[in-house]
Amino acid sequence: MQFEIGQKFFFDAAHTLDRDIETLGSRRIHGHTYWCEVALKGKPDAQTGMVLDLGQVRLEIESIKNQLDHHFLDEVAGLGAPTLENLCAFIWRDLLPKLPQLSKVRVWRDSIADSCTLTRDGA
Ligand SMILES: Nc1nc2c(c(=O)[nH]1)N=C([C@H](O)[C@H](O)COP(=O)(O)OP(=O)(O)OP(=O)(O)O)CN2
Ligand SMILES: [Zn+2]
Repeated sequence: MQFEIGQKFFFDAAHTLDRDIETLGSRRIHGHTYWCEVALKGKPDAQTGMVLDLGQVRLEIESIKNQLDHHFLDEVAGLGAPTLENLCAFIWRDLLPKLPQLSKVRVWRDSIADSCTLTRDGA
């Protein structure tokens, strides 16, 4: 049996975005509340009954949240253009070495219901 455990967190951040449409508003510095969900897949350990202690997941989430919360995303090293896609990839790259069972990173903004989901190939 395969289990999926997960946690959700949010961060508030500012950005600009170069786009071919809706250009003016996107190029002005503005802020969003971004929500993120991370998931891990695996089998529970026979002794602990856990895929991984969710407290460990919380610790790692705190570290990535600190890199993004109340930051100007355009200036976050290694992020690239501050799109939902690049946020997913940035969070994925940060978490994967620490949480090898990582199976999904989803980033979305409730305000306009945009979302992006990154999963392992074939997952
Ligand atoms: N494939 C993608 N397309 C778009 C992305 C993206 O990350 N990936 N992002 C945007 C814009 O950031 C998004 O549409 C929001 O526009 P924005 O000007 O930032 O804010 P709004 O005023 O429209 O939304 P509020 O959250 O209500 O402020 C577009 N496409
Ligand atoms: Zn925006």
